[in-house]
Amino acid sequence: MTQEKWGQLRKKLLKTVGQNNFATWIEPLEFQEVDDGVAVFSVPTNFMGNYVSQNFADLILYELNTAGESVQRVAFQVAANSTARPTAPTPQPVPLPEVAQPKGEAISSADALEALQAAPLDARFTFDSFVVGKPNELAHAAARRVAEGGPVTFNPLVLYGGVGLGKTHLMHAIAWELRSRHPELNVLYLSAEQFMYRFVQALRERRMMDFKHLFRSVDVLMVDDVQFIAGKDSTQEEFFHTFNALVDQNKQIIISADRAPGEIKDLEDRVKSRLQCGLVVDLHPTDYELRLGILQTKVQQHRATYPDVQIADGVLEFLAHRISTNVRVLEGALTRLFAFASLVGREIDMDLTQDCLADVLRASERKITVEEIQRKVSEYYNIRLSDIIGPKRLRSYARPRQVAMYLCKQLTSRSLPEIGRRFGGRDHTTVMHGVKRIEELKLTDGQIAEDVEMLRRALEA
Ligand SMILES: Nc1ncnc2c1ncn2[C@@H]1O[C@H](COP(=O)(O)OP(=O)(O)OP(=O)(O)O)[C@@H](O)[C@H]1O
Repeated sequence: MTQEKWGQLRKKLLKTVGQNNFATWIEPLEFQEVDDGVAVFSVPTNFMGNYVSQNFADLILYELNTAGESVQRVAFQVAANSTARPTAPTPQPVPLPEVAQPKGEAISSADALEALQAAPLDARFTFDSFVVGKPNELAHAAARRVAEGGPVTFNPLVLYGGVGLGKTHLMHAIAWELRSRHPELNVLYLSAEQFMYRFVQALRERRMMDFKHLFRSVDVLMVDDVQFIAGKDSTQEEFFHTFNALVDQNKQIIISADRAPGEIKDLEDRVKSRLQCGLVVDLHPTDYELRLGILQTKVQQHRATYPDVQIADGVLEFLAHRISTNVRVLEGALTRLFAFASLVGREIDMDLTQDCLADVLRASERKITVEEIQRKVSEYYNIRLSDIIGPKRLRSYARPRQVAMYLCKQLTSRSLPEIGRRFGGRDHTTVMHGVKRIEELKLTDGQIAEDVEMLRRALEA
């Protein structure tokens, strides 16, 4: 095949895969030769070769054959003279007007310096102080595995979950463990915000080479709260290249986010797909047992500061039941109770708790989540959670799914599109139809009316 023919094929591929995919994956491919039925392309990096091979090889093969080439296979080889990332623009002083103010990314030098100093690890956030329960056991196990520092098995590890569920705690715990087990490893932990600050500062000071060198020479890169870079185009671009370069060198990357990568709005698709390449695990909302376990552990810690403060039976159980929003609030409540009880020289009993925490208790009146509803409904109808969320249309799954959607609409403040997303990415019209159907059935089918009522009670208990 000639280069010219490959040029024509590329135009066809552009139409099929779209501009973004094309620019990222197809454009950098260089056609080398067809040898014994194998079309060989050179790629800038291994990572890219693997990705293209998994996602676009069939398409390329099809187009080659449609164009009259007799090719059985396509192969991707890393170009011999390739550096870590030749597809990216070579490090250079980028023209100031364009880079000095990437959209929403401009900061003052003072901010940048402050941020640079602010990446210490919290001494309290270790594996020892992390309480493991059902909602976080998988995330904990994955974090432990990565913290062993053995051969890289999943890359990146992405930990995600709602506010205050322990993402940062786990990230710090991994970093502590890696630093103590493998002091020789260069472990860099920072928030996505700090990544952006460093990047913008490097641009301003025309020190991109230093920046690239710094980030490409780490052994483990840990970026907390990656959702922060969403919508910040230049930072995402740099993050993307940093990511590729490190994965290519088989260096471990660990990321945290407040939601699943696919759900982070304004995060470029290519960044999302990178994040989804490794192991993505979520920290589920805490359950009662986990909250109680955390409270018991924290009580032990407070005892060191307040040895005289006593805590009455039932108080921890009450708190675990009533404060289900997030662990940070739970911790804050306990700290306040200990401080207050010590000041007034009283035991922490129910009266003191109600008085001292009136505002917290009011604010955290139980909020029912979509996940809770899905779980309860699947238990009630004795089907798997995945069948409620998944695509199966059988009546035995579809009806419970509609019941769950109905309850989500009634008991949460989620919008129809949001509910649809949490039911396997369904459209809001599907949710609307489900809700209507259950409203009708409640009037005509006693069994459904009873099911809905039982579930509502169980959820509100
Ligand atoms: N399983 C747990 N065991 C012990 N402490 C926990 C656990 N989960 C969370 N915490 C504590 O709750 C507090 C909040 O946790 P952390 O800062 O890690 O949350 P986060 O998920 O990073 O939240 P954010 O989304 O706000 O960044 C911390 O003090 C942490 O130690």
